[in-house]
Amino acid sequence: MVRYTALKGLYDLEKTIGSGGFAKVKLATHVATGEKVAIKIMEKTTLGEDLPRVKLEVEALKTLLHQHICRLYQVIETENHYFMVLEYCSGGELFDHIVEKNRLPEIEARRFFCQIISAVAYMHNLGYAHRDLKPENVLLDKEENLKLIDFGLCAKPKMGMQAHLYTSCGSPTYAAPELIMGKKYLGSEVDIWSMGVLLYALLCGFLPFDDNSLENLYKKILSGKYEEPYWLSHDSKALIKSMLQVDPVKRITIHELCHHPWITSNSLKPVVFIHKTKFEKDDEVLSTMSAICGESNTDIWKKLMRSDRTDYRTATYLLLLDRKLRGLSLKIATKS
Ligand SMILES: COc1cc(O)cc(Nc2ccc(C(=O)Nc3ccc4c(c3)C[NH2+]CC4)cc2)c1
Repeated sequence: MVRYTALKGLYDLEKTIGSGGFAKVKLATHVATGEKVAIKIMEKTTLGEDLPRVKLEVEALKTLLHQHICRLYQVIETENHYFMVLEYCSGGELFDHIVEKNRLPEIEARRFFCQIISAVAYMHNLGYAHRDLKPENVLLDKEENLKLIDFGLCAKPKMGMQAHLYTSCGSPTYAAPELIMGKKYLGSEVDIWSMGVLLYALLCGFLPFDDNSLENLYKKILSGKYEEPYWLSHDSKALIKSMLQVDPVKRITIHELCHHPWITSNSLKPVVFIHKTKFEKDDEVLSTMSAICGESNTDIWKKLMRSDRTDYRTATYLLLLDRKLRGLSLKIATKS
């Protein structure tokens, strides 16, 4: 097991739970609380021109505080590495969950899809587009709630969500026609297309546009034609059709999506916008921390508010807060 001195005493590394591209993700234990976390480890030399994306993603994640967006607890930078300490989503990838069940019943697909809409509506509301929405980037926690991950391609156009983007990114299978055509596009509109592909995968168990040859895949995406299996309900077909519109102007908006009949059926309330971007002060958590570090609740909170929100104190506070929100007792490992 490779030892990283930067993590010594803070995190105990365990097995690798994900790898790909320029990063690997390892399971770890946050020493002070004993909580499990996922640590995304990136070597700076391997990152190359992707280095700015790490900083972009960290800045985005410091703002994006939402129950369906994987939480960033801490960032550790050394001469050769970046370590992003992230929420451990013990249910693994949504992709594996769909494969395991072949396809999801409409009720379960709706529950998952409402959580994705809630997270994406929140992001768009704050001016962020994800741009790489796909089942592999949606994880499950132990209560089978969804968590969006991998914001390495997310964009926050300086002129807001109405400003056009040009960078071609993300996986072609889930990419909108305007993106693969290299046209200027709106981040919000390409996210809606990818969510349409995601919803189709949830309900059908396979992809609307798929082909081993990239050229044929592009032709299928640009045609906007896909199979409608017999088991799809009328409302599901209508919803998917409204998201997989080749012309982005005709595509459903995130706001219309929140109120779509398929979403609100079975008396499900429209998806609500969460505006939280600030930590809430929790004195029980602060008291648990002060019992160990000897500082007062006020001093700990002041240091938290003055910090850049990516230090060990922030990680400890957030992990204890998550424990409390899950109804678990608050504990800190005493120095053994
Ligand atoms: C904001 O969240 C991010 C951002 C980012 O750039 C990368 C990640 N990557 C993660 C990847 C995986 C996990 C994770 O918890 N994976 C996981 C957990 C449990 C299991 C598996 C994977 C797979 N086998 C079943 C059990 C967490 C973050 C997040």
